[in-house]
Amino acid sequence: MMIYPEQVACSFEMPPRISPLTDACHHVGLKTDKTWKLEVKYINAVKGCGVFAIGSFSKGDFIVEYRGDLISDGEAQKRRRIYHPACSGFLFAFKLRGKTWCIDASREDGSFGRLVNDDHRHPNCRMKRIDIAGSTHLCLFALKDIKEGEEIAYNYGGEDYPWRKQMTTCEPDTPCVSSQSVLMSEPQWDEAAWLEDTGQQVIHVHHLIFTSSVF
Ligand SMILES: C[S@@+](CC[C@H](N)C(=O)[O-])C[C@H]1O[C@@H](n2cnc3c(N)ncnc32)[C@H](O)[C@@H]1O
Repeated sequence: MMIYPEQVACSFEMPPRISPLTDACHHVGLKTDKTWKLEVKYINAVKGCGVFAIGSFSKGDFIVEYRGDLISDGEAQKRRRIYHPACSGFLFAFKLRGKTWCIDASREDGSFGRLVNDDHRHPNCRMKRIDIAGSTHLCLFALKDIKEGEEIAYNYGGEDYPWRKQMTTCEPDTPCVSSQSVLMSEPQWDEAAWLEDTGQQVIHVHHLIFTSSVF
């Protein structure tokens, strides 16, 4: 078969950038993470593990789903009473049409989203709610370009997380000196504040037909 030079050149063309929402729906649907672009690493005794970029991301990119069970506030409170405090840290509460809901990601299912840490000062991601054919999912999207090696982090919201008040001298993979012990509390996501912040954070996808863009 004859291969013409222009055909060869064509095969090296960059594919068009997939829309972040299409990308998110793809991973939500298949329950997959971007294992070729993200890795989980142990950081230190205070933070535990975190998720790091092993490839670069562009502003707006879908990063990872905060995968877990969607439960009512009542069920979340029940679980909070019986869970070990370390597990309560995986209950992510959010408001939806005036009602509180929760994604419970306490089950160690190997997914990456549950291991993303808080950074309220310089987050590189933000959480958005995506409704796909009537089911609600929480996904992280890049707030800025993210370089290889950077820790993925978002603002958990709220103000009183113990680690934010701590004076620590922690460096990755070094022993850590902490001024107080870590208490666990669940992240809160305030829908109203979020809407104020971005003007567009809730994305409805009906039967996988996308009705709005992410940014
Ligand atoms: C959703 S989990 C994140 C994954 C967690 N680092 C782990 O290894 O399991 C939330 C918990 O991580 C810890 N965490 C999150 N962000 C932190 C931060 N900036 N500094 C210290 N600990 C943090 C807190 O213990 C919190 O309850």
